[in-house]
Amino acid sequence: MDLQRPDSYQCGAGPGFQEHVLHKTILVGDSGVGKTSLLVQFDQGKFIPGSFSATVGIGFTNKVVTVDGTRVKLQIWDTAGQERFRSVTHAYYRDAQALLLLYDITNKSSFDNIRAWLTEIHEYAQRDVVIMLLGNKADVSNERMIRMEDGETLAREYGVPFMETSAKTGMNVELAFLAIAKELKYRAGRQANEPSFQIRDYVESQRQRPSCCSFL
Ligand SMILES: Nc1nc2c(ncn2[C@@H]2O[C@H](COP(=O)(O)OP(=O)(O)OP(=O)(O)O)[C@@H](O)[C@H]2O)c(=O)[nH]1
Repeated sequence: MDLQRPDSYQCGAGPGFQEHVLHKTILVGDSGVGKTSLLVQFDQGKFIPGSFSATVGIGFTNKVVTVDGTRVKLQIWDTAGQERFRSVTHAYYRDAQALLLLYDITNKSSFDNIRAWLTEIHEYAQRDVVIMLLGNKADVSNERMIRMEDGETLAREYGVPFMETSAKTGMNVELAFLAIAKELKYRAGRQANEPSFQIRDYVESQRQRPSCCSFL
């Protein structure tokens, strides 16, 4: 397993926004919630159905997102959700600028574990890391165990943006990464007269709702 920081990695700190800087974003959450699938859908626009093959260790994909005419480079790390890899992935939290925390709406324990994930994030990540909570597999409405409003309530409690996603249909996948990129660009390059960007308001106004939950 290669635990070296890639050569192209640079810290995003510093005055003003620099287009060449890679912004480190990490996908975390229980094994099987769909982290790899979400990244594949975002990167390649496809979903590979079939047997589940758990991630071993950690890997990354570089992806450029255009935000208000500016290119934002995200370096997205896909971590293994299995407990035995936890000490390895903790080491990567420290210089992350954003964390996408996933649960599976059809798996109650993955939702119940979110508080423990947040405790770990607060312990190992930077204090100002951007966190977004995602309830994945929203397409599997007949096996839903977690109501959308429960995800919203938990997110509100921790003050983080929230949406449901589907790595299968692509629902809200691009939006999740775009919102992160917008927030990171805003933080790094804020001008004195620029209106403030509120990631939670942005996500709430832009997100699609699964058809089952449009009444929520
Ligand atoms: N229906 C549906 N299935 C999904 C979705 N996302 C992932 N899956 C399936 O869920 C299983 C686990 O997905 P992965 O992306 O491998 O999960 P992971 O979180 O990366 O798992 P680890 O690598 O062990 O941490 C696979 O069989 C996927 O095809 C989704 O949005 N909808």
